[in-house]
Amino acid sequence: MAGKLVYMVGPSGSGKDSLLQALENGLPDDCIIMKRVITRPENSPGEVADSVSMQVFEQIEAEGGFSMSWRANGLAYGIPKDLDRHLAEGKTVLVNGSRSYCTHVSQLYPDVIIVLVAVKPELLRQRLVNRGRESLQEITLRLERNSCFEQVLQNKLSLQQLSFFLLDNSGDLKQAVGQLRDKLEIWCSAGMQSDKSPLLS
Ligand SMILES: Nc1ncnc2c1ncn2[C@@H]1O[C@H](COP(=O)(O)OP(=O)(O)O)[C@@H](O)[C@H]1O
Ligand SMILES: O=P(O)(O)OC[C@H]1O[C@H](OP(=O)(O)OP(=O)(O)O)[C@H](O)[C@@H]1O
Repeated sequence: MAGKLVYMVGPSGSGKDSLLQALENGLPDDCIIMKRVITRPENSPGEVADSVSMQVFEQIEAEGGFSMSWRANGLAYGIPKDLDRHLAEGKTVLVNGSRSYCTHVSQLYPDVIIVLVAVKPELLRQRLVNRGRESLQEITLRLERNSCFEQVLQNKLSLQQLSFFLLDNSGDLKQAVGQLRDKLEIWCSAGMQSDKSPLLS
């Protein structure tokens, strides 16, 4: 039985990586989180990713080493080809993704479940400042990028009849983690039946 791709998207700073890190302890059986390949400097605080130079990234990409890759925030992000092996083995695989890539992912993986992580706009800047990884200029660029996606994305996903689960992470992280874990348990045990209606939280 084919596995299930759970593609988590949302503004930089909305908490995707924090949610995934919190989920790591106690993931349901046969559920894994893909480690990303990013051209972000080694030892950047936060997400544990494989850091590579742009030259190496483009070489891996050219050799077909990624199941998916995209550019954003002046960085390149790649999901290793191992994703497809895990799915073929029937695993549920969580990926920290990009809103700009959702449509493409749904064409590659029609049964994908998209988790749209939301956070109140007034909180986003403070979250990014508190993270302390990006410069104020980089934070401004991320916030401007986000303003292009707000609302449009949900309408687009609904129009395309894509399953998506809206997860509000404006409150306590533990609460959002609990909601996501509950959903994961359902997705992992429900025979991977994808529900084509938007799964609003
Ligand atoms: N529910 C939350 N409440 C308060 N701070 C949060 C919450 N979720 C995440 N954070 C913090 O916000 C910042 C951005 O989170 P991060 O997981 O890096 O977001 P993303 O991966 O979406 O860019 C981090 O400093 C993180 O510790
Ligand atoms: O296309 P968007 O939906 O705007 O997302 C832009 C990028 O930000 C997300 O990563 P992450 O949140 O880790 O970015 P960061 O470098 O700001 O942490 C996501 O994985 C994309 O690579």
